[in-house]
Amino acid sequence: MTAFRSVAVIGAGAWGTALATVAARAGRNVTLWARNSEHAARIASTRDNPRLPGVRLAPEIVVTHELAEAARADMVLIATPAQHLRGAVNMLASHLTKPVPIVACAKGIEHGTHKFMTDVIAEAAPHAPPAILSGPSFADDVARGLPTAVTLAAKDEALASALVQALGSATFRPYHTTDVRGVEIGGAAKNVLAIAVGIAVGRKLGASAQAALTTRGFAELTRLGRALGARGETLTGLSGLGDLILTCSSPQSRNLAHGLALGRGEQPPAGKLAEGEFTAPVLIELAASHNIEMPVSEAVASILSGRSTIDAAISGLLTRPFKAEE
Ligand SMILES: NC(=O)C1=CN([C@@H]2O[C@H](COP(=O)(O)OP(=O)(O)OC[C@H]3O[C@@H](n4cnc5c(N)ncnc54)[C@H](OP(=O)(O)O)[C@@H]3O)[C@@H](O)[C@H]2O)C=CC1
Ligand SMILES: O=C(CO)COP(=O)(O)O
Repeated sequence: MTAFRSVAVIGAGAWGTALATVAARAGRNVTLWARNSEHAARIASTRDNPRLPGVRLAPEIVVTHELAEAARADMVLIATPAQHLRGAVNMLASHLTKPVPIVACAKGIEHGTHKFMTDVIAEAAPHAPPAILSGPSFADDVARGLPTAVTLAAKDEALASALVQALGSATFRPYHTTDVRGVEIGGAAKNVLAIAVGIAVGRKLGASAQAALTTRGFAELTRLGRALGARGETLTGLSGLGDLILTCSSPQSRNLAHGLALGRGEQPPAGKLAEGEFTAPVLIELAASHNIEMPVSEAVASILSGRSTIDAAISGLLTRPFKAEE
């Protein structure tokens, strides 16, 4: 497997900026691509991104709006929101001159197609081997160099391992796996479940309810994962249980914060991406198409769509028939 000397990061939001920092720390030559030319020029000159305030971008990171420049890298990380990943890879594909690996760093499932991120990449850039990076990692923690461990999956184990070597450092520790689907399911579902937990916290249902919802949330994530062929160790690993614990317990999470505001009867924070809001409807469609029960996720989807009030959704969950724990 060739060494990856250069890395391009597509999407200069909080996560893209943190990942550019990670790749620079690992010794790669890094290009960070922003879709907006003024945004790119401003980050390039100030070395500061308002989407990740307080983090100083290393001088060696090149910030650009030129996609052709980014497309020359040996590997590409896509850090746009999940619903924009296809558009970003479509644009990138026309500039690629070699079959470089494309790593999805977004957490979600595509609306309409029910496709996971690596499937979208495979369609939009058929010659580029897809991979996925996911796990418990807040952009702010990662950019500040606080210790983080994540999972990086590709179907080809040698590729997954080489990508880990290219990005890993003492404080950013990726573990490799070939269970691509398992990693994708954990990252997508945990955001929806964190909204549920946020709602419960906002409604002051107590710490016991928070633990119960997180655990029953994990049970439904696992049910879907098993049905789609995910491995048990992935679901209980960093990208599954690990990320669920982080997101369902920390107010730093935008998904938890989104639910918290809803639970309190307030407007969710403006301008903050909460992927669970977009994943909820497609997650329950996907689950239904496989006859998998996901009652917590269904409650979140029905609240977000206005089909149910919060109180009715909570009451619906609390009056479900008693059953064996599985
Ligand atoms: N923040 C975090 O801690 C983590 C986030 N993630 C995941 O990373 C993904 C991105 O999140 P995050 O960076 O936090 O979100 P942000 O809202 O901070 O940034 C999203 C970025 O994507 C850009 N963007 C939007 N649409 C497109 C497009 N069509 N083409 C190119 N760029 C586009 C935006 O550009 P513009 O600035 O011009 O609007 C913005 O810079 C999400 O799926 C999230 O779940 C994963 C792990 C951690
Ligand atoms: O994915 C994340 C942590 O692993 C970021 O979570 P939020 O998008 O909820 O902030």
